[in-house]
Amino acid sequence: MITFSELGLEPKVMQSISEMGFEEATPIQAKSIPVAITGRDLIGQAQTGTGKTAAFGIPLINKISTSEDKIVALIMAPTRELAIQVAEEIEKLAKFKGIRTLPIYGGQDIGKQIRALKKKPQVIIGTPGRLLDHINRKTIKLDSVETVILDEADEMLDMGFMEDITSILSLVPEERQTMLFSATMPANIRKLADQFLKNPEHVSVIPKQVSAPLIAQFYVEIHERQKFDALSRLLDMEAPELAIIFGRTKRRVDELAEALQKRGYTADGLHGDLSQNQRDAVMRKFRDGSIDVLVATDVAARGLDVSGVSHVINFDLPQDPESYVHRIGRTGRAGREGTAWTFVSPREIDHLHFIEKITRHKITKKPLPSLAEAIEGKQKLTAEKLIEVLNNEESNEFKGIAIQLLEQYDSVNLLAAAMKLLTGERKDVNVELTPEEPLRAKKKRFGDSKFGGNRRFGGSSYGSGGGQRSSGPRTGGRREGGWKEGERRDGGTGRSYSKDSRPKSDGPRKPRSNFAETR
Ligand SMILES: Nc1ncnc2c1ncn2[C@@H]1O[C@H](COP(=O)(O)OP(=O)(O)OP(=O)(O)O)[C@@H](O)[C@H]1O
Ligand SMILES: [Mg+2]
Repeated sequence: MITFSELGLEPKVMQSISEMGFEEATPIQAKSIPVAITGRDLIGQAQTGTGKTAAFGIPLINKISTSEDKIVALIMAPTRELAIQVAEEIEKLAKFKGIRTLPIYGGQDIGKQIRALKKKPQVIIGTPGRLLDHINRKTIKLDSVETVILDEADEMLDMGFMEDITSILSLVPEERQTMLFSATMPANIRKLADQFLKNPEHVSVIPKQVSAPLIAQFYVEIHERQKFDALSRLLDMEAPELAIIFGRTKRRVDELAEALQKRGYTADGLHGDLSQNQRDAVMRKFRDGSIDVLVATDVAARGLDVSGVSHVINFDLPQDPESYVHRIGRTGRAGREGTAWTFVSPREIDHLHFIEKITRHKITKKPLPSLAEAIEGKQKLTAEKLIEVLNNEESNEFKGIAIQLLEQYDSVNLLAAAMKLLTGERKDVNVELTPEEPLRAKKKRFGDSKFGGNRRFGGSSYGSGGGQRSSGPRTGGRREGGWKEGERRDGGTGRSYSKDSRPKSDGPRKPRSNFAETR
């Protein structure tokens, strides 16, 4: 265990860290902060939810001098929501030093951004497209930038941002520190690293196979037309604190969100066709708990950190293993437990096995949730709510009437009636979704020993057996020792397979018009 005080950080940065409630450094932080402080280029890889943002944010804020009035650091992220979130975390880290940060992303009024840029922020956190827009308008100048960080670099490549990133980086002085972070490192990342990083240190944290997995992973084999009813049952059975449901297309997300609302769930959809105001509103509602189900495309798969997400449900199987890993990584964060369910149509089973193979993690098969289980789940939830009210002594004003009722009626019948009222009826609205074509894996790639299973997950095991987590409370607190996983510094061996060895279904995502997203 490494405390932040051992890392030689400035007192004002330490003050931020302690205000954020971080006590010990996570493994990726303990490994990368000392390297980053030396000014070396760095490639950082560690599992989802293990604090990579602060792993680059802390050394960054530590090194910036408060007297600067130029942009000295640039952070790029693939989606707007992620840029906003990273900016918030960097701002917290910068609070006591008084360093100015500014998020810059598409969909937001450019005039407003230009006005904010006049206040001379030192750190810009943005999405590549809008950054380039400002650079072309000369409202952002990069000639004083000393540090560049690419968060989720592999996703930015997959989204076709290579050209934009190249143009942006060509305007940043050669003499700089460049860092690149992600939970997954597919082969194409090497091209980026070779082009933009100088003799980088690879820092990766790979969990030991024996470590208890924080995300229990299940799948249900199911026909397309049964999926929605199964989803309702699953939500009732599992009673998530907050859930994210991933759908394959924007249409799917819209239809699902609407169908869930019709059945009485507080759900809303997030995808790239919504206006920025709508996107912001949905995220705000999800973060403050006014909706408890977020239905999203892969736009929400990367980096988003919303505490309380106890469940991820892949309503549609994700396109590739990376997407699977990032999607399910929206739960089980910061030492908490989480549960991931994936719906797989019979024709997609091969694709699922491919994901298992690449992630080296067995996904446990479960039967379709039954109506009885759904009812039981709802009843349990009602009982929990009831007991909470009881424990908090929030029901004193009902005691008089309770005594009167108990004089006339049987106590069990009375309580059962109250629970029925409290549980409410699920509106059994019939729902028709537009069917989606199943995904199919390229069989001929299977069993390709060259592929090496999970190189892109760091060359070692990415996790172990689902469903073995301890039976703690449903959403769990921070689990003791949650960060203390096996660690390994990778000498760079983990990324040496050729692009050809990637399966077809896993190729660059840009041409898939169905998936085109304005991130
Ligand atoms: N040292 C720490 N102690 C406790 N909590 C921490 C620590 N570092 C980060 N966290 C918290 O852990 C959560 C996950 O961090 P973060 O979003 O940086 O993960 P990540 O590794 O970038 O995940 P992803 O791969 O999904 O982007 C955040 O809520 C963050 O505030
Ligand atoms: Mg992250």
